[in-house]
Amino acid sequence: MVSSSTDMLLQVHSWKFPFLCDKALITIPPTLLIKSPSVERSSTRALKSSIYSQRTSISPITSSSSLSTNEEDDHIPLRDICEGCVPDHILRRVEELGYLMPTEIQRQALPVLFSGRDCILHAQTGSGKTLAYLLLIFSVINTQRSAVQALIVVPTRELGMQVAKVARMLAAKSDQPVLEDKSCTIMALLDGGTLRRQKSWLKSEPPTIIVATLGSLCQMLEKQTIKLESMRVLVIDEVDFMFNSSHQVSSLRKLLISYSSINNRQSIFASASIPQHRRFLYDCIQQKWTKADVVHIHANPVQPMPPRIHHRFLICSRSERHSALLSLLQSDAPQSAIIFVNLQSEKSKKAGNAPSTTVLIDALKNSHIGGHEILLLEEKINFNSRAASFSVSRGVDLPDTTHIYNFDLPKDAVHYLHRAGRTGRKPFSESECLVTSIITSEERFVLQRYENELMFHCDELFL
Ligand SMILES: Nc1ncnc2c1ncn2[C@@H]1O[C@H](COP(=O)(O)OP(=O)(O)OP(=O)(O)O)[C@@H](O)[C@H]1O
Repeated sequence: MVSSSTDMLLQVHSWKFPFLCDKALITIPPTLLIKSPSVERSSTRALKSSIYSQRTSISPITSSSSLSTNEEDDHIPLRDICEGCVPDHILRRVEELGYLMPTEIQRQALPVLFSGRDCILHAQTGSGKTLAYLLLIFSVINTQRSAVQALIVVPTRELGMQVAKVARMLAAKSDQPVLEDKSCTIMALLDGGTLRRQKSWLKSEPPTIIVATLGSLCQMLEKQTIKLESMRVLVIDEVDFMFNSSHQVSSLRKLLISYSSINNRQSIFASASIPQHRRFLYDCIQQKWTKADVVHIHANPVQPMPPRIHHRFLICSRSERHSALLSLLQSDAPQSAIIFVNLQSEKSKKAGNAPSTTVLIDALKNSHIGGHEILLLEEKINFNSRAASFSVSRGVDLPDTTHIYNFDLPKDAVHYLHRAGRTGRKPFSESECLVTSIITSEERFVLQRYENELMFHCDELFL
């Protein structure tokens, strides 16, 4: 099955073998690889904040990689960190969803977030940044108030749907009764769909939390359908991408300096990659995007790549790549895999070549590992190619993905990091995940550069 719908991307959560490309998503259902044997509040807040400031001394601009130095802190459950700040019914949901111990970034960031300081959350892909900022949001919102109190800005529809889903899961009714008489409402205001329903919703009663892409948000702000004066928390997710996107940056800057006085608002930026983070921190303060005592929380700064991910490369000529990939799929028999394919170049299009994704799908269909259904996701509507290539390589959370294949080498180290980060997304799992790049001998030095930049090691693989 071949589809050009962006929504298909999210359907893969229930599929077993998703294959993603920079512009495409190919999904192979279980029949193919299942044979593999390898598949088997208030006063407490003030107290916490004062404990936090005694434990750590942070100068306004300085980043910190290990805010909490006490070894005992490693064993403090998530509930203990959040108790007194996050409402109990949300904490019950957190536990029901299986989040018992904090991840490293959560352990370091939550006390700072609960203390009211602006934060830059800088941590490995799949390290749980989303839950960290959502817990802060649930700690500050007042569901009795009818106003937008938190805004999460994301670069793409897919990421927005995912964040809104997690927020709704946390806000959903727990198995035990909740005393609150009004529940938290969460609106997803995302590009690529019609906003009619959201408009009438906004007119009747503002939601408590909005998850939005900038385009849709700006439309609503221009029409004055949304009011952000009561916003207590502003989150910008994948912040480096947002600032690098020329068509978004001016709206983003405007948003950061308008709507609700900065002193009443907590601003959070999150990403696994913040190139030149010291410069960014400086800009945050100079431009008044954050308060002057913003904290840069950098978890595992010497290991930007999650440690569970094992990296390999296979050298072959370009004409051998299809057979190399098929051999890899057969020998690895992945439980769930993603294949990244670069967008077709203009030159190749002009030469009348078929897109690489089409050629790859045909090769998979005709292979001895055939007999499977293949889903291709292409995003053509309302998205420029950069956004399209971004949307599958960043933010998407498919926790069961065990293998990543770079059919084409990504164009830089940051893209490598975010592609690799689509696997190894179960924080406390010990199972190893694999990223394999199929490269030509000329590309070896490019991969070596990524290894140096991201401080990881890649083993050569021979078929
Ligand atoms: N405390 C926790 N315990 C167990 N699992 C967790 C915990 N926190 C988050 N997770 C899970 O870890 C996975 C990754 O989390 P999340 O998507 O927040 O990562 P991220 O840091 O935002 O990644 P990226 O930078 O790639 O967007 C999710 O599947 C989430 O459910």
